[in-house]
Amino acid sequence: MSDKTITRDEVAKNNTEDSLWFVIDSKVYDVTDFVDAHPGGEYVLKQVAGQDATEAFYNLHRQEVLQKYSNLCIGTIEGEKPQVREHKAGDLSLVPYGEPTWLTPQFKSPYYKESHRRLQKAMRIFVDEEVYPVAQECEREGMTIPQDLIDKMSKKGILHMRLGPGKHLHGINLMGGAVKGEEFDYFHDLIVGQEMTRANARGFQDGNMAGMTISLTAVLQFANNEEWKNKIAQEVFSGKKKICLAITEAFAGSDVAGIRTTAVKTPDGKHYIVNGTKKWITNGVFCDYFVTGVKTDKELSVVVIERQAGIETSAIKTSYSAAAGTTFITFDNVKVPAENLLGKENKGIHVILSNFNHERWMMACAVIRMSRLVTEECLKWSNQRIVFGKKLIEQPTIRQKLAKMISHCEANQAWLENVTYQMTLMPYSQQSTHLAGLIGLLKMFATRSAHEIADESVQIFGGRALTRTGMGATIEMFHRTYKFDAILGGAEEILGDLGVRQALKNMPRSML
Ligand code: HEM
Repeated sequence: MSDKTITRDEVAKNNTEDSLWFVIDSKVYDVTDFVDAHPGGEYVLKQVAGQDATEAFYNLHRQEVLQKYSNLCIGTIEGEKPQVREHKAGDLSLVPYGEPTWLTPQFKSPYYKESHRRLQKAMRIFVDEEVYPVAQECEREGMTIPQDLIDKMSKKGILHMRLGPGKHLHGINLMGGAVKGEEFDYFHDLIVGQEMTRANARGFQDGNMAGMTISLTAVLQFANNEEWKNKIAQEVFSGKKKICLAITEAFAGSDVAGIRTTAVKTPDGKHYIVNGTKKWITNGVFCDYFVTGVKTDKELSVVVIERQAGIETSAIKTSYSAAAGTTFITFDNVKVPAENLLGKENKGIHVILSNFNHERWMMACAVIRMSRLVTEECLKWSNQRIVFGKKLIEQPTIRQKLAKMISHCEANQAWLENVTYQMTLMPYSQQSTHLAGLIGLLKMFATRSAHEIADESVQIFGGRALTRTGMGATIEMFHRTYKFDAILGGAEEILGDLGVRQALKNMPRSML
């Protein structure tokens, strides 16, 4: 962008096809060579030639468009200062309710310490600079995550942090020292999850190592051989190898006990022979290891299967981007060393269940943050869109919708932080007893809220919420993809039921 100053009279003279200028927010744009390429057509630009087009522009575009086409800006109007703030990497949103209260200067929180704030800042910059552009491209093109980004995340300790607190973080340099691995708690974990969600690409969000977060934990907790465990952990944390969780099948989704993939021991007891199929496996297309649920005898077991002949992976088309790497897997007489068993034979249900709480809690973190992003988009749009001669926000019915959306966001974040606080005080074993039901209810409610927020946001954006590009792109994506959160990791109905059943288990007899 040029720092030249220009008068409004000078702009007014450039009002023809041969030289077409206009003003947006006190900045002068020369679009003479851009008119042919303008996605909104030539005519509309000619209509504002030589004039101030600020209102017309913000009625139809987001600020990012100007940042992308900043080369068209040739100067600033003499004596004027642009009002609209350009987003810089790491910036907090100034839109009311655009950030949770702990990131809003006038509010305080008992939960977050200095190390949480340092981590949030470092993560925001990293996501803005490194993750967002890649996420947008992968989401659009249906490409799986590039190795370069995995390597960068590995160096910053992000792959390690995605697994939550634990020994695997000890001695690891996290985001250039923003937090020590030993002090990393569930609030740091929450921050990583919520900041990563801001890359604003739902398919990519799962494509970005979601498979690792729900499967490597099982290896770390249940491997029967320390050396083998460390080898896999090292390969995955360094980004060299990828791992995913392969439980669900055409025969069994939330009902994990119903799986039909079999693992039969060879007569010498040294191997399992695995046969069967898996469906909806996130990241499966690009993984080297599959943490797989199998039937041994009559019960469930979990084995780690390395990619080899006899394994075929093919992409499944879903309603979110192929960037997620959703996969159908076939195991055809695959030979797996018996020591690749996790935990005990026929006790795989413990391995699977032990992971569920963290997975569901992480999904709640993400969908709650995404709901806020959608609400922020609606607040911005209502404030800039002019219809029937006034701003959308001046319509009481729009304000009612926004009130509902904001309330859902704030209620969910407050509940999430309360649950997170309990998690920081309980060892993992106690979490299963006391928090599994509560986390189930939290995730269920967060996705019920997402349903309401998606619905209202589409009504606010109108036709733009139905197109994948332009102003309503975020709304279109959220409305198309929030159901992934309502189904994956346990459907709403299953989680609601779990919450009530667990509560009733603890109902004292004296309360009859
Ligand atoms: C430097 C100035 C401008 C640039 C770089 C620009 C760029 C764009 C881009 C990239 C789009 C595609 C949709 C999106 O990504 O938001 C678009 C759409 C559009 N633009 Fe522009 N534009 C500019 C100025 C204007 C002005 C001044 C007007 C009207 C007076 C205008 C009218 C439109 C219309 C009507 C659409 C279609 C929007 C829709 O259907 O929602 N543009 N423009």
